[in-house]
Amino acid sequence: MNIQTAIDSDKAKAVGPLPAGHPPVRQGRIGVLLSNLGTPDGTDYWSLWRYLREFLSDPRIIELNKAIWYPILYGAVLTTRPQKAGANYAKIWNREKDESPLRTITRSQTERLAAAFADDDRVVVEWGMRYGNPSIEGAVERLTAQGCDRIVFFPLYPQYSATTTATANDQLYRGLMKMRRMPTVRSVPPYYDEPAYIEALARSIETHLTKLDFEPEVILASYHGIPKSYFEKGDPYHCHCLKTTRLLRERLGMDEKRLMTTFQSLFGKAEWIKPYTDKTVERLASEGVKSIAIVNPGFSADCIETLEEIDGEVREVFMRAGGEKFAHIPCLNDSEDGMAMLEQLVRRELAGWL
Ligand SMILES: C=CC1=C(C)c2cc3[nH]c(cc4nc(cc5[nH]c(cc1n2)c(C)c5CCC(=O)O)C(CCC(=O)O)=C4C)c(C)c3C=C
Ligand SMILES: [Fe+2]
Ligand SMILES: [Fe+2]
Repeated sequence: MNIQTAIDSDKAKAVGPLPAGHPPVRQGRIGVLLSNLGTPDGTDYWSLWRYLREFLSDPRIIELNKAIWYPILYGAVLTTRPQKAGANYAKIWNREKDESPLRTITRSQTERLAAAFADDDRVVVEWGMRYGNPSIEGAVERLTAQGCDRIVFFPLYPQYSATTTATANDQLYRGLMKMRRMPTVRSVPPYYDEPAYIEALARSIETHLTKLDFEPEVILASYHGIPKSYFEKGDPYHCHCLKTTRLLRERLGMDEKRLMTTFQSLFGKAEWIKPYTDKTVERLASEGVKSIAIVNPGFSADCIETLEEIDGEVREVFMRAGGEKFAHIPCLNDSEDGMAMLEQLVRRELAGWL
């Protein structure tokens, strides 16, 4: 006789053995699914081609009509950018693990969050990327196989944008569409003004500033940009970024001249939200500012945009324009304060489920 026992952590006895022929029952646990943007599998041309194709085919990222965009994507973009981007990824690649820093850090955040819930076997923590590997769909499969019928989905973007938060949620539901027994889902809201987030950022800035051998005249809070037209159509991202910086200023006792907001990582020829980070550091240097620090509050993990673009390209722009001292303040990553903040937000979202 084929008797199967349900995986039902705290209700296992109530469910009991299943009758012959009954399909397996897996329920009663809760998954926490961390999600970030995603990253290529390698630095070679085809790894970058696959990653960029998936990323830049997302209509939340590029809103152009496909008939116009695809010839540009498959023509100009995918013939040149994989090589250039691959060379940039190679500069920051984690050679020990043979993966990008974004992947290493997101995995570590997952492991550390899992450790925080280690004493509660109802909670399972997983991670999945919007583009590339490991996928969100695969993460959901692993969670449901372990008996999760509820999922707290956590897009790791403090500031909401349709280009990040929304498309991560789209991808989650795209996977759920294929499931007969779909788990119940809660999605963690953007946390750009959460006191725990502001406090973690402020303490990280303070700690890193005390380690420097200089006091930066200006600190830039540099966020990833979005096209200006997305902002004009109602994406609240710009407002979320400005509020994060304002709260940081209030907490750190800095004025608008000492802590400024800028936007980086432009893509394409259209206008993006301003002021641009590279143009700002160039201007500051030309005005006689000799020392700056840059922090990236919009990135929950260091990645190509913070390590290569800010600590590499933007540092060089500043130095070439006459700057003398430059510091990059790391993202919260898997730091104590950063993890305590993520855990606090997850525990809040678990209310009523645990
Ligand atoms: C139109 C293009 C893009 C928009 C809009 C965009 C928004 C956006 N992106 C992030 C966070 C990250 N972006 C990263 C890399 C990256 N971004 C784009 C383009 C757009 N991003 C590209 C083409 C790339 C790949 C690298 C390159 O070729 O330059 C990353 C890092 C990934 C990594 O592997 O390290 C992050 C993180 C946010 C927060 C955002 C809008 C708010
Ligand atoms: Fe990006
Ligand atoms: Fe970039």
